[in-house]
Amino acid sequence: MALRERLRRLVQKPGSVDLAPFRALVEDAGTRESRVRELPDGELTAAASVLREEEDLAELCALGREAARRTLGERPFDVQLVGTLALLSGHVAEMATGEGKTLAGALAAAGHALRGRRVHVMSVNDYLARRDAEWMEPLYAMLGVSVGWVGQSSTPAERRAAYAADVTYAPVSEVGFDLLRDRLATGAADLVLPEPSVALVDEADSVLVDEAMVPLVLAGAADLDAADPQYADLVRRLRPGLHYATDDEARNVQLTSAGSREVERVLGLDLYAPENLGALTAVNVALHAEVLLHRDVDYIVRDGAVKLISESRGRVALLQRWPDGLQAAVEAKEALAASPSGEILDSITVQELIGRYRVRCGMTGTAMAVAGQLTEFYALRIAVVPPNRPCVRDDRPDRLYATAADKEVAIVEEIAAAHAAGRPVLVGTGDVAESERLARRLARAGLDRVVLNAKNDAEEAAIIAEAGAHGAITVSTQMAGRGTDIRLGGSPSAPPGTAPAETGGTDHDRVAQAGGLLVIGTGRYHSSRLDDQLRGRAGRQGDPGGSVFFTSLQDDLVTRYAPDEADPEGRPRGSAGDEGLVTDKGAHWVVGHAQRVAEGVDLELHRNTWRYNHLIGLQRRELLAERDAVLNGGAADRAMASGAAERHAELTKTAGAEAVADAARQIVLFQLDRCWAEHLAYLADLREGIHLRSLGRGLDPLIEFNREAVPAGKRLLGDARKRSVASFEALTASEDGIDLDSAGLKRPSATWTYLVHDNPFGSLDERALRGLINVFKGRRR
Ligand SMILES: Nc1ncnc2c1ncn2[C@@H]1O[C@H](COP(=O)(O)OP(=O)(O)OP(=O)(O)O)[C@@H](O)[C@H]1O
Repeated sequence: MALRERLRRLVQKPGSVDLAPFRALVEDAGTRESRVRELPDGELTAAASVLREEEDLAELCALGREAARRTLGERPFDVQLVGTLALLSGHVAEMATGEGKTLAGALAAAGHALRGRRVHVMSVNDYLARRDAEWMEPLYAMLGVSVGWVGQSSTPAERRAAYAADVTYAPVSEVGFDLLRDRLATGAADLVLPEPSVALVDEADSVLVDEAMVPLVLAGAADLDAADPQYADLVRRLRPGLHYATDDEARNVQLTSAGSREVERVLGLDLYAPENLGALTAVNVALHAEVLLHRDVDYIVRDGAVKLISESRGRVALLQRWPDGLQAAVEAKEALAASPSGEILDSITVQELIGRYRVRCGMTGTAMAVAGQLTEFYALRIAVVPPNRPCVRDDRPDRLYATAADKEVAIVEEIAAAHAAGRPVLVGTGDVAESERLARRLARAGLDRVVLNAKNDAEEAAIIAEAGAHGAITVSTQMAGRGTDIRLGGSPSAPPGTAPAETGGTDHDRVAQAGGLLVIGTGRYHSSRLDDQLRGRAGRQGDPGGSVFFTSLQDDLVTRYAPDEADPEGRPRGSAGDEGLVTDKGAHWVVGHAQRVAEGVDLELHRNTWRYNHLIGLQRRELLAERDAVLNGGAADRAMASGAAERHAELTKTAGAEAVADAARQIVLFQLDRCWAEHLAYLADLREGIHLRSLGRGLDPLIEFNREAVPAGKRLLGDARKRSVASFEALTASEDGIDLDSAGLKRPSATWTYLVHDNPFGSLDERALRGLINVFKGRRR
């Protein structure tokens, strides 16, 4: 055993799971193949149902393989079954692009379901959730497992039905929103999401690491106060440089000491005293609105209202508002009437959401690079599944240029050369603006190209599937067309699942001979994993293919994360050739160094956000336990009977015990939800203010935050109870029943959900961290 373990360590990546037991099971499954092939369909289904009673993983693999062969025309490769077994053991399966994760995942989901667990297969978008569920449906049916899917536009009834299936495919955000809405349900019959059991996460690294801290928010219309115009007036009179300073990227602004003194003079208060938290936050938000948000760049004013322009999409974003009171501050700046404002009713991060599942597993092409984080945050380990056929992709070293201009010229030349040879090219850019710039250059060079930018998932998937066609040039952001297979020679005419997969064909061979798909990155991303994801688009299933990244010392990554090494003058560093190509090894190191710094910052942000959310999560859990006792039991009625005994007796006499119990439940739920929404708003303000206060005084912001947030949380349930008793006392009743309006229960007239992706200043933590970096810099100087 010890020897085997030592050997394993020699051949497998450190920190990864031992695949030997899985391989043994797959071998066993192989011996059963001929027997299983003889089974008529009905008997195969019956054999699968036996697995509900007794666990037999080799049998599951054998039956699953046969079911896939019959229903999808695809016989899972051994390595796919290894992936399936890893997922069944609660690991993350690292499988390269095009290795068939959808099928491996479906077999694992079916295996979990046959063990009696309810499985949520979490996708990154609606399109993939639906596509995969529909594609795999016949396979599930043959194994006797029911499947459903949820998308953004699914109705509550459709959602309930989909979640009632053994296996449900849904975008992770939709599951989160359903959970948030359920948490505000006022009747048990309104709930849609059953207790979670297994989360099988597709694109596990993106979801569990990159997006882990993105809050999913449920908001409701609320009559909150408009921003006080005095703050807009006040900050307008402040002088840049003297009273406030912006950072290099103009993404953060802070009062200087002179600025603080000026604000304190005008307002006549100590800005950093705890009781003036509200004023400090208001000044800070007004300053952001005044200095960092520019009319006609970040927003436009149309029909007397502020409309956001989404930077990434370059168009007016509908139904989006800025968080943290910014919307109101911008309205005050523009002297507009305040629009009806929203209030956050509840929110959850992806990490908390996934943390609720008893079993977690996932699949992705790039997991090992975040092995540490998957273990730290989710106790997950990684099974590195080898490819079915060895990868022969030619990954060339980066081409580094002194200036961005030289780089862009070189990229166009490289594309033109590959295109002339008939080789398809997929170009991955950093953002939409860059895609469009490159597209214009290509057009000027007379090159036909398709540009994708993550606006419509379904359409993009169809287009990117053609990126492997002879001579095709496709320009795409990192996000576009995720989860889509790029076949050499273009896609087969039928979409996946509708006909047996067909590989080969003359065009496939022609493109393969030309060298296969060439992937070009127009710059390194802020994490090497994203680079690898882009590279992975080429060379699928042993196809020929290649990749190369073009970088420059003026790239955003370098100027942001290794500013001392960047060269704003664009002078060639080391031995730069005629066209600005840099060959100096030290200069190449700079780009990798900047990327490592960026990865470190991301990790610190993740940890930091997690620390804050941890306490909020504990408080929420306590509140939800109380809410549950009210929703599904008689806790509210008992509380009112003891807290407002006289009124309780009177009302019971007039309206009957059942009506009183119902009214008590509605009141207590309402007050619990109100107190929670107010608590969240308080915590958000507190956090904003604490950072500023602590930075000024050299305190640890997290400790300061907890010092105030803990007692506030302790008061929560008591406050809700007191308010409930007061509402209950105010109830009036007649023979027609109890008039709930008399208790002043006004729930939001509408609710909506959103992801906090579009905060123009980055998340609160990002701002805080940047603030810290600035403070350190200031001290060093
Ligand atoms: N065992 C198999 N035999 C033949 N074709 C297969 C098999 N498994 C999967 N495929 C095909 O391989 C292609 C890639 O599958 P899939 O999209 O699931 O890959 P993936 O690993 O999810 O890749 P990506 O990283 O792009 O999401 C699909 O067209 C699928 O039909």
